[in-house]
Formats: sequence, structure tokens, C-alpha cells
Amino acid sequence: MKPIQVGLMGLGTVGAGVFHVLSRNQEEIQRRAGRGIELTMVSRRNLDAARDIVGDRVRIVADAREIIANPDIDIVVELIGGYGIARDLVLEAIAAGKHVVTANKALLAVHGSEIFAAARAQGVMVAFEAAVAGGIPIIKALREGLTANRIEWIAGIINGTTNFILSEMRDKGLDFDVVLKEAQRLGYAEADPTFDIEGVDAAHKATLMSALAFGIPVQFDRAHIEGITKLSATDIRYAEQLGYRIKLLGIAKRQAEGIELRVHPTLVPSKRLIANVEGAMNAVMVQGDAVGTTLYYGKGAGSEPTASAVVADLVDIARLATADPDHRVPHLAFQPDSLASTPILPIDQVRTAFYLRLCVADQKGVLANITRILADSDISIDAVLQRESAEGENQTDLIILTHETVEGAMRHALTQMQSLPTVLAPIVSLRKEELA
Ligand SMILES: NC(=O)C1=CN([C@@H]2O[C@H](COP(=O)(O)OP(=O)(O)OC[C@H]3O[C@@H](n4cnc5c(N)ncnc54)[C@H](O)[C@@H]3O)[C@@H](O)[C@H]2O)C=CC1
Ligand SMILES: N[C@@H](CC=O)C(=O)O
Ligand code: NA
Repeated sequence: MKPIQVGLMGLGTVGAGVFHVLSRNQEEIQRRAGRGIELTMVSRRNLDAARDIVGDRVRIVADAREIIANPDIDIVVELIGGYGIARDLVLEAIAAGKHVVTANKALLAVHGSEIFAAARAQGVMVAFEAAVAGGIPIIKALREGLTANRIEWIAGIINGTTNFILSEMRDKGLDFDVVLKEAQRLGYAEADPTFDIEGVDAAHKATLMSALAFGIPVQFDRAHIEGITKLSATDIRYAEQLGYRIKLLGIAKRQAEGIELRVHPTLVPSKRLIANVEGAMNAVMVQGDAVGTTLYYGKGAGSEPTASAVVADLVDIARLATADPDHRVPHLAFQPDSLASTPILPIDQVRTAFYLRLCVADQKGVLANITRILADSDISIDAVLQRESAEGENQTDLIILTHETVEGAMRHALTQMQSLPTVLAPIVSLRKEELA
């Protein structure tokens, strides 16, 4: 069979990785795919910089649209990023009858419904393994390996930059800004790193996983998102003393009334494997009714780990491109006419346990008032820790772990506790998951 021809748009960190992996493993890849996979065109605005990476054997163009217009190109790989030009180019490539491979989770989480519908209408594939947890084959696991299961929940460390920041801050005592710069230097961070630290990138990925797991459309606008910028070293330390690590988790969970879709710093028991995932590594736990709990671990960011997923998608397309579109694996795991209208729940209806830190006056009756408010809101306490406050004399830090409750009840209780004159500073509240 004639080699499949690939055009690559965006020759940055991941694009260069794709070129290197495809070149290095060409022979092995061909034996797997059953035909050659040839990168014949790349687009980059700086032609000389592109030449330094790909040499003379690949045609370099400044305008990505030349790739789309070339009738010899079978697959277009989009590695530019963002929702702007990338959306236009992907839709144009689909309209031109090209299969598309992308690592762009932002694009698919926001415009996925439009893009998948366009691809179905044209009978082309849109593959995006690299978009969630980089090199970890989590899309493949959800879309193919776990199809027998009713999936109950997914919880993952799905942003390498923030996990790297949390690890380095805890282990080396480095400042947030210093570690973020290092993550950018290593090629982990998004072009706009606020997407990483504010939890947006993790929410893009959690949105995609929620669609694959529960057979619902991508609904990024319904995700609840909190990043790590407000997290303090004090809470990381107290969590450790209570036997927990704080991780930025992306969570998608089935409840009777709907789906929870949320990203936030989360206390996880230190003994769980996922609590010990450090640096830029990613890990995703998936709980299925038949298989039980499974864990997928590996590099979620970086040039070649991400390229590994892009090239695997190229192989999938090389193997399946000639199959009748109705018999290919569906883009979002479920058949498009079988998507459910199960709602994404508002955050008030989400159920989690909580970690609370209250800076209180060191006097009698304070704890009693707080526990009464929690009891009145039907929130039961799991553990209480009292520590001398670093903030000043005659005040103390009260750390409370609660059992699971509805978020709305906790918000009501927090308002009441905050209004007590003996509560001296804004209360810190973090969610806690046992992940058992
Ligand atoms: N870096 C990583 O570890 C991972 C990145 N991704 C995703 O992969 C995509 C690419 O990311 P990176 O390689 O890190 O970004 P990058 O910023 O290193 O590379 C993007 C490249 O696209 C080029 N570009 C911009 N506009 C263009 C246009 N109109 N035509 C052609 N080229 C254009 C830029 O000059 C740059 O060289 C993004 O969607 C990102 O979210 C996904 C997983 C991991
Ligand atoms: N910025 C992302 C890159 C991979 O998706 C991350 O840090 O995980
Ligand atoms: Na992946």
C-alpha cells in the first residue's frame, strides 16, 4: 500500500518531537501500520528555524493553508494550539477531506461538537490522544479498552506544569514563580501559562474525558475550575500532618442526578499511588463497574512523550482510513446518535469531604460554636487538629476534616462560621477525596 502522507502545522515543542519520533522509528512504525507514514510538508512562519529541525527532505511552507490545499496530503496534524487560527485550519482541513490529528485540548473542549460533526459529515477521523495526559494512552483506554464498563468516576493529575510546581515547592521550598519559569523552560507550560496554573488546561482535559466516559457532549462551559494560585504552603504542611497530599485533580464523576465535572486542589490520602505522582508526571484513575479501579501513569507533557501519542494516532489512521466510517471507533467513544442529555451538575450539588482551616481566637467556646454550625448543616466531623498559629499570639489554627457533604451545605456553614467574631481571618476550605 502506498505510504500515507502527513502535513504538520506548527513546528514547536510537540511538532519537533513528532518529526524526531517518526524519523527515528520509521521502520518499526511501518511494520505496525502496514504502510509507511511520511511527513512530507510542515508549516512554520520562520522557514530557516524549520529547516534546522527537519532538514531538506521535508517541504517547508510559511502558510499552513498550502498543506490543506495539497491533494497528496492524507492527514493534517495541528500542533499550533489555541482556539483561533487552529480552529479555522482544522475545519478547513476537514472540509478538504483530510483526516486530522491534534494535541489541542483547548480547541476540542470548546469546539469539539462542531469539529466532530464536521468530521462525521466528511467521513474523516479526528484523533486526539495527545490532548489528554500527553503520552499516556488514556483516550485509547476510555474509548476502546474499557468499553465493557459503566464508568463511575475519573480522577487525574492531568496538568504536568502544576504538579511540577506543587512538587518542587514542597520538596525544595522553591517559590511559585521560580518553578513556573522552569516549567516553561522545559516546554511543559501552555503558551499562556495562566491556563495551567488557573486549572483551565486540566478542565479542558477533564471535559474531554467526561464525554468519553459518560457519553455526553463536550461541555467545557459547565466545568467548575479552581487552580493552584491561592494554595498556601501552610495548608500543604497541615495536609501532610493529617496524612494527605494536595494535588490539582480533574474529576468527572457520575451521580444519580447528573455528572460532576470539576478541577480543584484536592487532599488525597498520602498512601494512594496517585498522591505520590511527582514532577511533570501525570496519572489518571478510572473506576469502572466491572474492572474496578485502574491507574494510568506516565509523562503528560514534553516534546517526545506528547509526540508518542500524536504518532500513535497517525498509525491508527493509517490502519483504519480505508474502513467504512460507520465502522470506525467513534470520536467520543459512544455512537454520535447515542449521546445522553445527563446534565453536568452545578457545584452546589457536588458531594465531597472538606479540609477547613480557621484562624480563631484562643478562647473557650470557640470550637463548640463551630461544631454546632457544622452539625446544624448536617456536616459531620472526621478529625480536628489544633496548632499554634504563626500569625500572632492569642490565636490558633483549627484544622477540621469533614465527612462527605453536599457543597451547598458547606457553603452555607462557611458563611455562618466566617461571621463569628472569634474567626479572625478568611477560612480556607479545600476538597478532599478518598479515591478508594
Ligand atoms: N508542550 C506539551 O507538553 C504539550 C502540548 N500540547 C498541545 O500541543 C499543541 C502545541 O504545543 P507546543 O508544541 O507546546 O506549542 P509551541 O508554542 O511550542 O508550538 C506551536 C508552534 O506553532 C507555530 N505557529 C503559530 N501559528 C502558526 C500558524 N498559523 N501556522 C503554522 N505554525 C504556527 C508557532 O510559531 C510554534 O512554533 C498545543 O495545542 C498544546 O496545548 C499537548 C500536550 C502536551
Ligand atoms: N501544559 C500542559 C501540557 C500538556 O498538556 C501541562 O502542563 O500538562
Ligand atoms: Na494521551
